[in-house]
Amino acid sequence: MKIAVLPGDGIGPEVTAEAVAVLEALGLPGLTLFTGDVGGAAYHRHGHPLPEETLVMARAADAILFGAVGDPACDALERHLRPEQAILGLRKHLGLFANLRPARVFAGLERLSPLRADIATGLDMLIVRELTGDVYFGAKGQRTNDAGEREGWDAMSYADSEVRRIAHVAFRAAASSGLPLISVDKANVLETSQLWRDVVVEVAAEYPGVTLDHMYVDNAAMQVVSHPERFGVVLTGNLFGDILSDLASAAVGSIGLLPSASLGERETEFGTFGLYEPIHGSAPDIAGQGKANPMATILSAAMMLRHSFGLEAEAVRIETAVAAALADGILGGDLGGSHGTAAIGAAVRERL
Ligand SMILES: NC(=O)c1ccc[n+]([C@@H]2O[C@H](COP(=O)([O-])OP(=O)(O)OC[C@H]3O[C@@H](n4cnc5c(N)ncnc54)[C@H](O)[C@@H]3O)[C@@H](O)[C@H]2O)c1
Ligand SMILES: CC(C)[C@H](C(=O)O)[C@@H](O)C(=O)O
Ligand SMILES: [Mg+2]
Repeated sequence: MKIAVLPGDGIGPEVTAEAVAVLEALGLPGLTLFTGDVGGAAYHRHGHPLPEETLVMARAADAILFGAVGDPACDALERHLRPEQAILGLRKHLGLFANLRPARVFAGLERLSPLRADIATGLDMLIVRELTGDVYFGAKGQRTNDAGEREGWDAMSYADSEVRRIAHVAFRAAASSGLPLISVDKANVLETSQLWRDVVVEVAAEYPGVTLDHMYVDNAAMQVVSHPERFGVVLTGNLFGDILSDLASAAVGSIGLLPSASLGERETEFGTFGLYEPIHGSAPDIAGQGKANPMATILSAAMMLRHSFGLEAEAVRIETAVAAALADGILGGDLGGSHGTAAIGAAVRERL
C-alpha cells in the first residue's frame, strides 16, 4: 500500500506529520510512504509548483495524503507558477472529479459550534463537490475592453458528462445512506446551472428511492446555518462546493476539523485511488508556530483507509479517537483551546 505524502506549504507539513504519525501508530503491515514536493516549497526548490517527479510519484501511489499549498511570497507569480496550481493540477491530471467533504457535529460536541446547540445537533452532511470542471478550469484572462478599461474574465461551463458522473456519485451516496439529496445551483441566473439541474433530474430517474430537491446556492448558504438538519447529501459544482464547505466547517466549529477525499474512476488492488486533504489551506497567519489543528488531516487519513484501502475498522478507530480527544477537551486555538499541533496529534494517538 503505497502512499505519496505531499506536505506542501505553511501548516501543511505540520499537520501532515501528525497524520502520518497516526497512520504509523496503527502499525498496518505493508504500508510504504514516499514524500514529495508541492506548492511554493516545490517552486522554490524546482522552479515549478507541481514538478514532474512529484506527479510521477503521485501516479505510482495507491493514495495521496496532501497537506496544503499557498505562499503569500508567490502571489505575484504568473498564475501557472503559483502554489495553488499544484492541487488544481493534481486533481485534473489524476481525474479526481469527485470531492467528498463530510461535515458533522459529533454527538455531545455541539458546544464547539457557534450555532445554537439545538440547531447544531442536526448538522451531519456530505458535500459532494465536482472538482475538475466549472469556472475553475475554463478559459480566463485579463484584457482591455472596447471602452479601454481593464477587464478580467473567467468562463464557467459544465458538459453533460461532467454533471452526470458526479451526480451518480451523489445519488449512490444518498441511496446507500438513505439520506435525502439536495442539488445546489444557481439555475435562476446561470445557463451552466440550468444544464446542471436538467442533467441531475435525468439521473434522478435511475434512483427512484432517493428524495431529490434543488436549492439555489444563496438560499443553501442561509439554510446550512439556520436549518442544517435539512441537508443529507449535497451535490454541487466546484465553486459553490468550495464556498459551502468552508461555511459548513465554521458551523461544525472550525475549518481545522473538516477532511476530504478526492476520487476518480481508477481502482487499485486495494480500493479507489484518491487524494486526501484537509479542506483548509496553508494558514500563513499561524504557520511555523505549532498552533495548527491537525485533526482535519488526521480525519483525511481515516478517509484514505476507508476509500483507498478498504480498511473501514481502522478508519473508524481514527475517527473515534479524534471524537474522544475533542470530548476530553483536547482543543486547538481554533476551537478556543490551547493545545498545539503536536499535543493534539499525541492525544489522538493515545486514544486509538
Ligand atoms: N487545498 C489547499 O491546499 C488550499 C485550500 C485553501 C486555501 N489554500 C491556500 O492557502 C493560503 C491561505 O488561504 P486562506 O487564509 O484563505 O485559508 P486557510 O484555510 O489557509 O486559513 C483561513 C483561516 O483559518 C485558519 N486555519 C486554517 N486551517 C487551520 C487549522 N488546521 N488549524 C487552525 N486554524 C486554521 C487560518 O489560520 C486562517 O485564519 C492561500 O494561498 C490559499 O490559496 C490552499
Ligand atoms: C487552494 C484552492 C485552489 C482550493 C480550491 O478552491 O479548490 C481550496 O480552496 C480547497 O477548498 O481545496
Ligand atoms: Mg476551499
